[in-house]
Amino acid sequence: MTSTKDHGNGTLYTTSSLKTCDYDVICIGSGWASRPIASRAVAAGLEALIIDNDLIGGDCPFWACVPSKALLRPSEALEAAKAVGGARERVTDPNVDAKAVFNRRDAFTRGWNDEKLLVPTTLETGTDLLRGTAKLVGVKKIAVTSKDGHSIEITARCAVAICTGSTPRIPDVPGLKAAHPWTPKEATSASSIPKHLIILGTGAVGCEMATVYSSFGAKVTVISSTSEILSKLDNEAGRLVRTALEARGVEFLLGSTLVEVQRMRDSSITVKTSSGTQLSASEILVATGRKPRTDGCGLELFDIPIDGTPVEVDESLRVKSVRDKWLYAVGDVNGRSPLTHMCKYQARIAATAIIRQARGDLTTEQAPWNSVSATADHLAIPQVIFTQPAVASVGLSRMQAKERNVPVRIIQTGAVTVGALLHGDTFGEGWAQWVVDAESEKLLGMTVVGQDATELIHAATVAIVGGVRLDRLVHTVPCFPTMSEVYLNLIEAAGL
Ligand SMILES: Cc1cc2nc3c(=O)[nH]c(=O)nc-3n(C[C@H](O)[C@H](O)[C@H](O)COP(=O)(O)OP(=O)(O)OC[C@H]3O[C@@H](n4cnc5c(N)ncnc54)[C@H](O)[C@@H]3O)c2cc1C
Ligand SMILES: NC(=O)c1ccc[n+]([C@@H]2O[C@H](COP(=O)([O-])OP(=O)(O)OC[C@H]3O[C@@H](n4cnc5c(N)ncnc54)[C@H](O)[C@@H]3O)[C@@H](O)[C@H]2O)c1
Repeated sequence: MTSTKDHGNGTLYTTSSLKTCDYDVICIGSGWASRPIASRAVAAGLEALIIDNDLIGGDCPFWACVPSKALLRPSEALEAAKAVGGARERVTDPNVDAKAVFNRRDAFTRGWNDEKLLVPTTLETGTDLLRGTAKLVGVKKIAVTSKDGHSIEITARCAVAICTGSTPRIPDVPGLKAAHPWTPKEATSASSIPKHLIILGTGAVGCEMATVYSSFGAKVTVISSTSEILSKLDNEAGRLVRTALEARGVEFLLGSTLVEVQRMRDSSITVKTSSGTQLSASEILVATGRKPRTDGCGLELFDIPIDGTPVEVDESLRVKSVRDKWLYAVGDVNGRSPLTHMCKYQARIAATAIIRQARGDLTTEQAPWNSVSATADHLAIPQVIFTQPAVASVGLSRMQAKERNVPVRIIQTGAVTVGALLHGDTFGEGWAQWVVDAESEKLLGMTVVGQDATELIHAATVAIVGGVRLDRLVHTVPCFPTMSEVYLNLIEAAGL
């Protein structure tokens, strides 16, 4: 059991060492949806407690963004060197050094020890931490049970925030659960390489992990029920990433579903697909999305479904069906925009609403783009898929415009010509697209594939949130020679 320790102003407690049973704000879950709520509340003079029954920090630093990006970066650096004459000649091995890559990942996750970084930095904000499983047992009342079964009850004076995240969705395929497949947790924390990895699902996790494991030299086969990968994005983005993954040896079975899975005695995996293909591999990773973690925290007491459907919230992230506005649901659990940066954004909005409420200032109405409304959740969610090439998108896609009957003008361009000068010896494949409101000519969305897409997207996010029109964008001049010239190419493609 963790002993009580003081770090900075906050204290790490166990259920038996907790001294006070009242806090202004209590967050259940310690991920990115939660910590900024607590730290902002404390900065505003409130007392805040975060409860978690696993590592303090949630998924991002231990099982998701951080380890996956730590695993991806070495291969990106190696590919960048291979693309440039003068550096290429010094690259002697086509694959990354797996042991060194795993060591790098382990350094970022601090060996999955939260007391090395996440606990101290959270306590430094003045937030108290409590290890245990939390369950709502009444209005603003929470029972917390530690691993040894010891239980206490605590009360929130102002607000409770449910920040319990999400869990992997495992499809109901005969034999799949019994085969104990890898989930993203195993894929991001493994320290050995399956000779042949089957990946089910071609969303962000499937494509990033295909990139990682192919960079180790593993055979990777990806199965997807969709006709193109990254199906939430524009088809062209999926095509470009798939072509690049195929060039490094990844095989795709598109338009296929799994019909049967079996873990064999020698621990290998055998799968059958709807198209009749039978494959044998060393491991299978299920990357078919996530569902909000709504069970186990007492939501049923307030008639909130606990079957994994997202908790319905208003624009300030308050649970719609609960009276008196004391219960919030922030981050993956509300399903609005399940990404770390959007968790941080929602936490900021929720914290502002909670602090105002605690001060008795209920005057601020929710309105688009004001400080208590998470408007970006609807109009400007940015995302980067860290494949090679990377894909970045923000706002409305061409598909969403069609679904929502929004009249738009689509502007597209190919690879940026300065890309070769800056990053490689040949024009790599690249592509960018603007989705522009056909009437107002305001920028509504952008997707970009290629070198530096990760950094290029934020300019579009600013333009969308700022309601910038094409006739003003024409005056935004990118420096030469920089990859930002993709914006110049789009201006020219728009005929401006
Ligand atoms: C492989 C992978 C890679 C990803 N990469 C990226 C990326 O590059 N960029 C990006 O923006 N997003 C990425 N994501 C998504 C991102 O990880 C999530 O959106 C984010 O971590 C969700 O944060 P959260 O605070 O909502 O929940 P979490 O971080 O999951 O935290 C929830 C916490 O609640 C705790 N908890 C649950 N129930 C209870 C209870 N009853 N009592 C006490 N504690 C409880 C859990 O132990 C957990 O620690 C990735 C996801 C995966 C799977
Ligand atoms: N770089 C990033 O931002 C990043 C990286 C990894 C994960 N994430 C986030 O983590 C979450 C989980 O990622 P994910 O890739 O698991 O989910 P996802 O929703 O992005 O993709 C899931 C994919 O699985 C497919 N699928 C669903 N059921 C299937 C079935 N039975 N058979 C075959 N395919 C099936 C879907 O068509 C989809 O393509 C997402 O919210 C994602 O945005 C983000």
